[in-house]
Amino acid sequence: MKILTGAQIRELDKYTIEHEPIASIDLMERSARAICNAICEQWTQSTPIVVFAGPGNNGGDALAMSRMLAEKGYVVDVFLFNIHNHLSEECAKNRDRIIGEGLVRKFTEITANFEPPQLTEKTLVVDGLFGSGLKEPLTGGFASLVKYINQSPSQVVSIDIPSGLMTESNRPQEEPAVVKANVTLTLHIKKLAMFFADCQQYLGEVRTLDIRLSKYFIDTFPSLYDTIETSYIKSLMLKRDDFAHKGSMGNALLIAGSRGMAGAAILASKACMRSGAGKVTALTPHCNLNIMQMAVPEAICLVDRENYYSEAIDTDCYQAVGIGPGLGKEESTALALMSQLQQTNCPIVLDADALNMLGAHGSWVQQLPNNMIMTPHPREFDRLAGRRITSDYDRLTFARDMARDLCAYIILKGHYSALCLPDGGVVFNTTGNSGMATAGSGDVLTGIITALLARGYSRKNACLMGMYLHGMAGDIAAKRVGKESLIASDIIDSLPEAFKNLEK
Ligand SMILES: NC(=O)C1=CN([C@@H]2O[C@H](COP(=O)(O)OP(=O)(O)OC[C@H]3O[C@@H](n4cnc5c(N)ncnc54)[C@H](O)[C@@H]3O)[C@@H](O)[C@H]2O)[C@H](O)CC1
Ligand SMILES: [K+]
Repeated sequence: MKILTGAQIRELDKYTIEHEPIASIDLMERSARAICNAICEQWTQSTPIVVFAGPGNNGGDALAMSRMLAEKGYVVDVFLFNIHNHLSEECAKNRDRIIGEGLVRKFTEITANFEPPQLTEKTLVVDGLFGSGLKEPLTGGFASLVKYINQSPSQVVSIDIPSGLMTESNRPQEEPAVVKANVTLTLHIKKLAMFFADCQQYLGEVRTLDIRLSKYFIDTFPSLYDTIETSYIKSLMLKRDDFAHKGSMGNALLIAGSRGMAGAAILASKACMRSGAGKVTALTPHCNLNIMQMAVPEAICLVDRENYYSEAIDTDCYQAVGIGPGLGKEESTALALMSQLQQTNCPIVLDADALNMLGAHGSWVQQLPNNMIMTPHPREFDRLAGRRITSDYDRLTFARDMARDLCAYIILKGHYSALCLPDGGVVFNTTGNSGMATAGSGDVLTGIITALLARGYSRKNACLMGMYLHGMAGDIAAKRVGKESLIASDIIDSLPEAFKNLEK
């Protein structure tokens, strides 16, 4: 599903209104009905409801929804904030309807001072102050109102997006004036901010309400941001013909491990085998040889004479190379890494210490060959970028720029991992869970992507499938062992089921 910016959503509204066609006020009725129904599903008529409506169409939604809840017997108090004596046309119409119908218990239009109502733990607050039309962070009276709502013991539902949150870029503020919702009922399509970790504290549970906006517009309108669809991943699956043999199923090389970090090499190698590679070779220090051979008997081991990766090797016989898990930070490892990158022609995945070493030698990043695949978590990315980045939106923007400038594939890992492509596009993964925030999870992803590259998937498809399978295996594992106990090996053990799900 595409992710549209606030401006594009307004385009989508207009297109729907013109081409369905449907009057704007009727589209608002449709939104309000969807919001009303979602609230009725979760809160009974005995719940006192206090609605805060703003001057735009977010407020218009809130007013129309209030009328509908009152018609269903809910006790609703509505506060409409008309500070600048200017309401959107649809908001004004819904104010007149509320006043005309007289069904809500209390309707107050605030043009100046505001006596806040008492908000108890029984009250449901509906936040219809601002939606996708917010232009800058809230200040003054609105910021005080948001603070009052957040300090109350009430449950909060935000319409479309928590008021105070912009649909894309939200930079950290001293005193953030953003509603903390228990539930966000977003209209038709998730906004970009809903994919960022630093906005999760405001969103609560996000539910997307279908308001039948133009599918044609969404399908055809160019968007920078997209999400991975299961159907698309299934369509990518390569078949294994009956005459397959290990030589034709891809030969993957993993350069991983150092003294005391054999586990990273084991996890990456096992994940690689479990993800369909015909052969896996692990280049690892001699001190890890016995451990590797016992832990991953399926993998061939090449041995580096030192306790760490110290020299580049010939990679002409491999179809993919994964470098980084547990590699360590020796200077000779860094030199071997750059030499390996210069002489390797097949697709390469760079992760963990490989990324940290590149970041530590800042100028090397610009010297990277094209088409590198990099899988940094946020802090590894900041080191690569050589700067402290304070917002997820800014980090994504830097990653998009780096992917374009280096002609690279950058997976910014997180709850919604984002693949930044050389053409500037971004694709968010939607599988996975917080149980995967555990040591070794990244090593597993490196092994999976390296295997998919060795199997012959393109760099873009190997990244998309790798993120998707890694997250899906994590979801399967979480169901089996729970999120708290989940360890990286559980993700590997769940890869067979994840692949089988794709083969259905
Ligand atoms: N397709 C859909 O998703 C539909 C969404 N609907 C609802 O419409 C709003 C967006 O409405 P819009 O009028 O564009 O913007 P807002 O209601 O968010 O507010 C605009 C209003 O607020 C003022 N304003 C902006 N920034 C600030 C600020 N920092 N401080 C104070 N005031 C501010 C601005 O001047 C305007 O007056 C969307 O979220 C949905 O809820 C439609 O109802 C149906 C289709
Ligand atoms: K809102």
